Amino acid sequence: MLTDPSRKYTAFPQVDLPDREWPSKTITAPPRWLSTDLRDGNQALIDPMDAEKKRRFFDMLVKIGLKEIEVGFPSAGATEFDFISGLVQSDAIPDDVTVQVLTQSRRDLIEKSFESLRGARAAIVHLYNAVSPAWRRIVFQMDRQDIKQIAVDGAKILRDEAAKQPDTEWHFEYSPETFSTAELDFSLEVCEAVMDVLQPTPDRPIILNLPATVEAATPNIYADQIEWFGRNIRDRDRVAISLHPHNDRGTGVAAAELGMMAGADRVEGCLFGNGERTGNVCLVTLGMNMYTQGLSPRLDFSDMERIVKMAEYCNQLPVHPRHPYAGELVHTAFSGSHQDAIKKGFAAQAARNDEIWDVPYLPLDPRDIGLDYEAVIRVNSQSGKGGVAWVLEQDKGLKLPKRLQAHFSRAVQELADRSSRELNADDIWQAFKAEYRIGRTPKRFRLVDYEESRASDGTRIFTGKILDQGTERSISGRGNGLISGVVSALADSFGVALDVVNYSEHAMTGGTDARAAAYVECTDANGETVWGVGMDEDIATASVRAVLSAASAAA
Ligand SMILES: CC(=O)SCCNC(=O)CCNC(=O)[C@H](O)C(C)(C)COP(=O)(O)OP(=O)(O)OC[C@H]1O[C@@H](n2cnc3c(N)ncnc32)[C@H](O)[C@@H]1OP(=O)(O)O
Ligand SMILES: CC(C)C(=O)C(=O)O
Repeated sequence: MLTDPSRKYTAFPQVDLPDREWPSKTITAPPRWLSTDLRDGNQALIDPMDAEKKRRFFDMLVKIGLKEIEVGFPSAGATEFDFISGLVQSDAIPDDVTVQVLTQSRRDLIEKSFESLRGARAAIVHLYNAVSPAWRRIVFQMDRQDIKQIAVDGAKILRDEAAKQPDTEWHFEYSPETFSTAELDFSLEVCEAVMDVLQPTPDRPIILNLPATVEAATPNIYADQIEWFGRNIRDRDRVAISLHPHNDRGTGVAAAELGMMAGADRVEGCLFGNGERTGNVCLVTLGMNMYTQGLSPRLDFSDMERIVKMAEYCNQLPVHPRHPYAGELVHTAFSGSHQDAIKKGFAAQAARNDEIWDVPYLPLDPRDIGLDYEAVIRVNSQSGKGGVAWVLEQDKGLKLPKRLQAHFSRAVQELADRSSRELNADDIWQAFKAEYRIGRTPKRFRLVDYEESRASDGTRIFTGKILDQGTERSISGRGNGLISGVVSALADSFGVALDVVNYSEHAMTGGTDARAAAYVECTDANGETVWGVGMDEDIATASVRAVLSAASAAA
């Protein structure tokens, strides 16, 4: 790279708009959305979609709720033409959906485009030509007047072709391609010349689509350009201003949002930001950004996983795991402090028991887009106790006391460091069972049977049978409760000294055959902390098991 890039690249000039209003505006309604997945998205693919893929994509867009869909570039070839005319002929377009096609400003291409739409109830024909200085100079070698003439000539053909098919409700869109790098007054002049030909009305406005064909500046400059255009275009009530941001600087979404604040009525983009080079603006991100501000985008992404899979299949391109809202990893925390905050957020949510979403680090409730909470927390060597506890709670219904969480997380940390990989829910469960001697046959103190009764002085008497290294033994003890009874029986029969420091229990709601879990924190004869965990059908048996589990560790 150059040490002084200013010799090669020039900063984009500001727009002279000192009284700009867009910075104080907010987005209060969704725009008219247009998906150009089947056109701008498709033309950028390594393998453009065949008819089967295009049809699947089209049906998905309809299901999501897109009402305007650019279905292709009919004059590009037989695949495009046949798909578009097939769609029209087969009545596959719902009454509330309007298809759009793109054409260069050349007679034969425009005629072909109209031909592909023969029989359509309604359609938008989209005409474009590039207007900015570099394209005028390099691509067309024409001056301003000639470039305007290309647009005007194309508009006339549009008008005349539409008149030949009066049964279709025709709408027109004109794009001064490369708008964002063109002189504003020239784009305006060309657009108004096109309006002179097409004579839009308030009932049937023309769509003037203002593309950032190549994103070349910070998004505030695009917003200035849009506000300037909206203020200066004549007959504003006969115009729908449309945005078409690309993402070369990585700010396509910001540009679209600021452009909407600047007065645009409509946005063109693709799902997951597919499209030329770095892509078109992502409709999923834009829609979900509105949604998480409490504004319905009128697009339905409730089944995000299916939408991702279908887009990946049709585009033959992966959706990035970190893609906003949709990526595989974006609702997941691996790191301890994030996991801790999320876990607390869910607990606070449950305690409040209202509908407000307020969970740290999670801007969206994953359930709203059809995901469950399983993947919200995943465990690796960066994780902490909260994350491990969350996985056990979600997967097995265990609610570990906080001090046990800390105890167990050390074991998990060691395992994660040793294995150098993510630990799944089963890895964690196996580690938990091993650490607290659950389910496997311990050499000592496996419970076979027990009974509890009360002595005349009110103390409780515990009698039971346990397996001790394969031999069945009867034990009994007295205490104020079941746990002290078991501890005293163990002390009397085996001399296992345990001091119970903390005990807790809860009913389980999922994951295992057990219906109750008990946790006991003890100190042994050496003053070391030992934990016991018991799980069983009823809480009393679970507590006995918890004490025996601790005794097994202490013996
Ligand atoms: C920003 C965008 O995304 S615009 C959409 C781009 N999409 C596509 O190009 C996909 C479909 N395209 C195609 O199938 C073909 O390019 C076609 C059928 C449109 C045209 O094919 P060809 O006739 O072979 O021309 P080619 O692809 O080389 O295009 C370049 C020619 O079009 C001219 N041209 C470019 N844009 C326009 C326009 N909007 N109006 C009129 N002429 C134009 C160029 O000046 C050039 O002309 P020249 O050959 O006289 O120098
Ligand atoms: C044809 C126009 C709208 C286009 O795709 C672009 O400028 O990116």
